[in-house]
Order: sequence, then structure tokens, then C-alpha cells
Amino acid sequence: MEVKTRAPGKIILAGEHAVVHGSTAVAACIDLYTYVSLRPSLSENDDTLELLLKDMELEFSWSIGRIKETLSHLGSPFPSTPTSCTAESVRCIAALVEEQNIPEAKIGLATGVSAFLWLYTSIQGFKPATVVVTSDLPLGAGLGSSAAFCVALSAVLLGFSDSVSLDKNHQGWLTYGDSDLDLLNKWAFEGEKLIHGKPSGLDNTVSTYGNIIKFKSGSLTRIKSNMPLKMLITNTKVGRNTKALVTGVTERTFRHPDVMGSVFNAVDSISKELSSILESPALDDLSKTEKERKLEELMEMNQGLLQCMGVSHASIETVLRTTLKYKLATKLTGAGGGGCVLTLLPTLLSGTVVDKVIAELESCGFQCLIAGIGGNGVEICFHGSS
Ligand SMILES: Nc1ncnc2c1ncn2[C@@H]1O[C@H](COP(=O)(O)OP(=O)(O)O)[C@@H](O)[C@H]1O
Ligand SMILES: C[C@@](O)(CCOP(=O)(O)O)CC(=O)O
Ligand SMILES: [Mg+2]
Repeated sequence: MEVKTRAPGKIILAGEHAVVHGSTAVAACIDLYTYVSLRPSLSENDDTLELLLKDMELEFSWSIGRIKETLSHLGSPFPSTPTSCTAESVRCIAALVEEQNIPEAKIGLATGVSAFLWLYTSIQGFKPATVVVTSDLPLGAGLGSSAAFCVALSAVLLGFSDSVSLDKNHQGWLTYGDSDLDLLNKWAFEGEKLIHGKPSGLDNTVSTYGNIIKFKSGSLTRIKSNMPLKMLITNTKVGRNTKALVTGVTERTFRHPDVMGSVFNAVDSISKELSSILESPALDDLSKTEKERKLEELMEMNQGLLQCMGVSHASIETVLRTTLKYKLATKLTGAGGGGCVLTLLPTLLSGTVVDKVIAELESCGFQCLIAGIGGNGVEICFHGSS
């Protein structure tokens, strides 16, 4: 039987980077997904584990014997006990990845392949199978592709273990129960660590549970938003790497602990205020517009503080300047340094203005999209996957 999962990407409305240092952040999932399907090998002669990254046109294959020989110290699989990859296992897994000779232009994927091997062997053990990955999300652009990958992967692997309880006769997409979500979110976090180094857990948590969440020091609060949010997402297409940007902010924090502490505190207040605005009732158009004005100000302030942290970029500043001409507020989303930028589109903004902004941004070589915000988190499909 083939089983498929999908996990959404995300936008961070406030609090990226500061959340790594204990501040509150607010994030929402978007309707762009990473899909992972798993087909266990049925033939006794088949002794390989295959990973197919379809969008990347990359295929990896290891003999189970080779994996066992390298990772035998792991023992039996431990699906119910999310565990960090030890330094020794990191080294062994890196050797298995290196043998696959990833082309230099795609070497950034090596950490994703390592996360795959860790999650696979920890949850499934040494069983032959084919795992296929596709994604709607741009990789390394701030929309949480790394987390969606780890969440969808953990979800499909646990879907084959006895550690989760799911109705396998269900047709179409099925959501997981709360305790199963807690388990797969912990595994996804372990995968994110191999990609990000020191993730806050925000991205995997919003991809797992969906909707809009407030997140601080590993714990989440679901937000019941009372306002429809429309965001223009602009991909600057400037490549960057979350791990390097997070390290840069941490180093700046070591150099200027007091200043950065104040910056993180300010971000914490922004996220708290933003979430309370989302939750407060919107009674009429006037109060809706007032709330949107406040959100815009908070986004502008958050962007200023992200610039203080050193994670803005010339391309992001170009988007800021362009949208400001239309009196629209913009902030980067995710790790910054390029990647994606959010612009709030107020309810009463005319379609003509939106079209003009998009045309102007696209004439700079950027790519614009408007994604649906705040749907379901990770889901699984046993039959008739779309
Ligand atoms: N579909 C995928 N297949 C394999 N690896 C992936 C996939 N999606 C993400 N990754 C891993 O995540 C990395 C990008 O993560 P990151 O730098 O955190 O950016 P973001 O999470 O914003 O997209 C990739 O370089 C790769 O290692
Ligand atoms: C910068 C950070 O706050 C978010 C990173 O998101 P992304 O990988 O750029 O999608 C890091 C984290 O929360 O772990
Ligand atoms: Mg990421």
C-alpha cells in the first residue's frame, strides 16, 4: 500500500529570529504543501531504500545492508521516542549522503537528505521502501520548506508504525489526533535540527497544527483570528540559508547582548499586540480598517528590528520601497537575507492597485503570489490521494 502525507508551508507574521532567543512569534500556515509518499517494498529480493526528490530531479538509493552496517548502533526503531541525532550518528549519516555524490549546484539538499535518513531509520528501522517527495514550496525562501519536509516525512513514517491511531479505511485527506500530532511534531523538530542547527520549533509546529499560532519557548497557543488576512507574498528569488542567518543573529547577540536583548523584547511586544489585534472582534468596516492600520504599523516596526538584527537585504529593501509608494506595509518573512517578503493587502484596497503593485514588483524580477492563510496542518491519505 502507498501512503501519502502533505504538510503546509507558513508565513511568519511577527517574531522570526527573536523567537529563537525566547521571544513570542505569530505564524500562519499557507495552502502550499510538501507531499511525501511511502511505498514499502513487497519483493523479498528488493533490498534498497530509495529517496526520490522529484522537483529536484534527484534520486538516491542505499542498500539496506549498507545503512545497517553504518547505523547498526541505533538498534531497533524507536518511533514513540523522538530523539536527537548524536554527533556520531550525524557523522555516519553524512558519510551515507556523501556516497550519493549530490551535484555541487544542489549540495544544499544534503542536510535535507540527512534529516530523511535520521527520521527514516529512527521510525521505520532498516526496511526497504521507496519515498517520493514533491513540493509546491520554493526551497530556502522563507516559506518553511524545511519544516514542511520534516513534518510530512515524520507523518508518513509514523503512519506506517503502530505509534499512531488512524482510520486506514478513510477516503481522502485525514487529520491526525492531537497526541499523534504532538509525537510527529517532536520528530519533525529533530529533523529540522539537522537542517537549521538551532530551530525555535515555530515552523514545524505551525506546519503540524495548521491555522494561526502564537509560539514562545516551545509552546503554542492557537489563535482564533477574527479578521480575514490577505497578504501578498513576494519572492525576491535571492537564495539564502536559514542556518547561516540564524548563526549571524546569534553572533551579533554575543557581541551586543544588551542591545539585542532590547530588540528581542520589542519584538516580543509586537507579536503579543499583533495576536491580540487578530483575536479582537471586528465590528464594522471602520474598526476593521483601524485594525489593519495597526497591523501595518507593527509589521513596519518588526521589519525595522529585523534590519537591526542584520537579516534584511537589498532585494527586500527594494520591495519595501516599491510597496511604500502605494502606502502598503511590508516585512520580510522567515530568515530573511533575500527569500520572501509579506505585504498586507487591506480589505478596502482596490484590485487595480493590487495589480499595479504586482506588475511593478514583477518588473524588478520578483515573483508574486497570494496564498490562502490558516488552513489545516499536516494530513495523511491512505486511499485515493489527489
Ligand atoms: N522537498 C525537499 N526535499 C529535500 N530537502 C528539502 C525539501 N524542502 C526543504 N528541504 C531542505 O531544507 C533546506 C531549505 O531550508 P531553509 O534554509 O530552512 O529554508 P526554508 O525552510 O525557508 O525553505 C533545503 O536546502 C533542504 O536541505
Ligand atoms: C528565522 C526563524 O525564526 C524562521 C526560519 O524560517 P525559514 O526556514 O526561513 O522558513 C528560525 C526559527 O524560528 O527556527
Ligand atoms: Mg526552514
